[in-house]
Amino acid sequence: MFTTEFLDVPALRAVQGRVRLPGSKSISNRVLLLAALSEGATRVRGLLDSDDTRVMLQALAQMGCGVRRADGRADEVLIEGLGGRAPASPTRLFLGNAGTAMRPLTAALALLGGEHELSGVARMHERPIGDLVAALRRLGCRIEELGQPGFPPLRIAEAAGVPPLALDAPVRVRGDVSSQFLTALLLALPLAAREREVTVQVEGELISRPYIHITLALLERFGVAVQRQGWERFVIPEGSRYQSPGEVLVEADASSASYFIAAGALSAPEGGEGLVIEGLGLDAVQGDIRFVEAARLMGADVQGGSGWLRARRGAWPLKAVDLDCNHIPDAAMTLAMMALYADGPSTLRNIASWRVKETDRIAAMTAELRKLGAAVEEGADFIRITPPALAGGWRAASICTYDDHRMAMCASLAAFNPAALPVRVQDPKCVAKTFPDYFETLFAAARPARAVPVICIDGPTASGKGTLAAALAARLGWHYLDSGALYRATALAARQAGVALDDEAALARLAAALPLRFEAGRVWLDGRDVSEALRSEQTGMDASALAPLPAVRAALLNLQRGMARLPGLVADGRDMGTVVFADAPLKVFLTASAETRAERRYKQLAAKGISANIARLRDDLQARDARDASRAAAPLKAAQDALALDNSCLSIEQSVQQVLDWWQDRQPF
Ligand SMILES: Nc1ncnc2c1ncn2[C@@H]1O[C@H](COP(=O)(O)OP(=O)(O)OP(=O)(O)O)[C@@H](O)[C@H]1O
Ligand SMILES: Nc1ccn([C@@H]2O[C@H](COP(=O)(O)O)[C@@H](O)[C@H]2O)c(=O)n1
Repeated sequence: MFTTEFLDVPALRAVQGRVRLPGSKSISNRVLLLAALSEGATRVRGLLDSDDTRVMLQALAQMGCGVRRADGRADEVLIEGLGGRAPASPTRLFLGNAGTAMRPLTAALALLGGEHELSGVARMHERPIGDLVAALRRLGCRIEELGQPGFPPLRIAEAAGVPPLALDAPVRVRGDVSSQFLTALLLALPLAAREREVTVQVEGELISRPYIHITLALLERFGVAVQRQGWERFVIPEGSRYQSPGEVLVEADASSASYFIAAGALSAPEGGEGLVIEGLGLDAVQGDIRFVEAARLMGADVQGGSGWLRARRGAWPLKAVDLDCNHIPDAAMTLAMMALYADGPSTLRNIASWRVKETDRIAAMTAELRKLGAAVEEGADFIRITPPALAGGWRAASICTYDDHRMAMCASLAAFNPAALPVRVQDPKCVAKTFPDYFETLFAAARPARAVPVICIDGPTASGKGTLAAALAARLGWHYLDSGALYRATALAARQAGVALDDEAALARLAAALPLRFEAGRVWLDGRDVSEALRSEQTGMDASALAPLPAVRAALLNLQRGMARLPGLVADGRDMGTVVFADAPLKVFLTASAETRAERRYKQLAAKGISANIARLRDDLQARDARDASRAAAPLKAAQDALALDNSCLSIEQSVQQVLDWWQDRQPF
């Protein structure tokens, strides 16, 4: 996951290949709660591993359910249900911003009894729950609102047990604000239906019906067959009891799939076979699968079967639409992004629920699409988007994401713009709510519209290149190439194989097939951790001895260039800016006085417990610099267009900030 302050998504041209998506959030949290309320143990596979499921799992564990993660698998968990036992009490449950945890847990705990406090992040305390609380109070449950009336945090105060419930009349609940209130009651009320039938009556027009469809399908899986009478009445039969089905496989998230369906539709035709999405198909139980119909209306070519979808460009430009999106409230945000590429204004209607989601999504989408160059009109329950006029109408924008995962994922779709402008996504880690690896998954499938951006840091030995480059990569969320490590690894491999450091042909063969792996800050050569051996002074000298050989350099060239992957690369070495990435948009030649460098290296060695002589170190590094600078092939020198940075008197942070400033100066936002 990208935990950087912002993520610059380079302009994208196409998506290709296959992607596997994480499990559905709606199914994951429903299944976890059902498993917790059941008799017996349930193995949940394909579980979404995200903020929202983590808070649910934590809450279930606090309630006294058995929660066991499968070894080494974030997407599999074993839940030992309460099966009629009272939950642990008192509890204080923190539910983040997970509506799919807050609403159903409120109803379930009110019917299970005990003392429980349910709270979340600030935005959760602005998301309505009053209609559900009112329905539970009419039943006889004791719930207090601890902050604003109608909103969390809440306290369930039933230390003496659940009071007698008023079940003679139907349980009434509003259906026109959030379908999660009805879902919460449908999940909880079977606990009260052992000895009598329970009826739920919906007041107002029920929105987001597909989510109720999921709820009913899963209730049935856990042994409770609710009779649906239209979308107004739901009857839970007498004798209902949750029973674990043993194992449940969660299908991939249909709302998450919408971004990849859209990306396929926006992809340049060279995408060929298009993008295959694994883990859900046209037969998916989730309502957002109907996004496929909407995307097809806009001209996307979407095929599918059981467990797979394939998306590619169909009509181009896309066709403008005027659509009622009540049945796909989450995925409809993706349509708003597709509207930027349509042949006229598109209107998305009946989306009032956007206003009470993670943020006011109508207001947020309006503000951010305008930044991109679209004309946007918003109403209480609609949004109308007129796309930017031709490529010249697009603007490079820094998109605010409002701690809303869908705003962040949507923003990435602006990167397919015809002007080939990059898009800055603020706070990309908010995707953790449903799809922590969203950007990684997108980048693995995407082809950039232009060369992947590279920042080159070249300079003499111990000038701080590696330190600076690694820090820059961490701040930008980019990949990092320590090119010196490749020369050092070749030298190590040569020593191990008994190859002389002047045997150019044999060294080139070694370099071309280096069994090298960089993982979690360690370097592995042929399965052996060589991180320490690689950094020794002797290995550095050996590397410098073989580095002048043209065949060795040629053998390492493609390996280095192949490291330039989305979203960007920071590369350090001697010839990054002059040879390997000669077209890089930012090159820095980093220097420091020989005395400073020797002193830094001395401290570096001392920290590792290695004694050294500072004067000898200075002589050695000067000798190495002289050899690196005087060789014929790719000598150590500043590229013509490199910016010089002498960091003798700068701290590491000052150097990093200077280069970030230079990089920012080159950005269009
Ligand atoms: N601006 C700085 N101020 C103080 N110390 C620094 C600065 N930059 C780097 N250092 C320190 O100098 C030492 C050498 O830095 P580093 O290993 O990054 O250099 P390098 O140029 O990559 O070396 P090599 O050429 O051997 O790969 C490290 O201990 C690092 O923490
Ligand atoms: N792009 C590069 C990087 C390194 N070298 C040679 O490898 C030696 C070790 O490099 P370090 O950065 O890890 O110290 C270095 O002295 C160079 O001879 C190179 O040629 N090109």
